[in-house]
Amino acid sequence: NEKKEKSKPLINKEFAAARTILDEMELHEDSWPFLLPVDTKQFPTYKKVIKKPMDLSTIRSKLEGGSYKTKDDFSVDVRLIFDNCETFNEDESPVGRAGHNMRAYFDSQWADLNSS
Ligand SMILES: Cc1ncccc1N[C@@H](C)c1cnc2ccsc2c1
Repeated sequence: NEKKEKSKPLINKEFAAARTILDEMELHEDSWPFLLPVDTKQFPTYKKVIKKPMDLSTIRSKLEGGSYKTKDDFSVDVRLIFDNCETFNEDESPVGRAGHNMRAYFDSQWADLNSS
């Protein structure tokens, strides 16, 4: 029986589009809370509260490593970042506001990509 492929890279056009959106998000001034995995030594309750941590550097590694089968798999991980942020941070906190701003930014870039 055929060996189940662990990851099958998404097709070139979709890959390039996802990579461009990721590039732009990393450059956004409000991306600073999301660039690297949350340090659980600095935030000891984080690991208990957030079941599926995600950040932009992890998404970068998965994208470049061919872990996303479709562009939608990519978007699921991006949205996970912002859902985790809302779970852990007050809306009216610096990180909470950054999360809302970054989600709005992603949603608009994603809509453009899917309308083109
Ligand atoms: C996205 C997120 N959610 C919950 C907790 C942390 C974070 N981000 C880290 C980088 C972070 C966010 N804010 C600060 C403020 C001082 S160190 C530091 C580190």
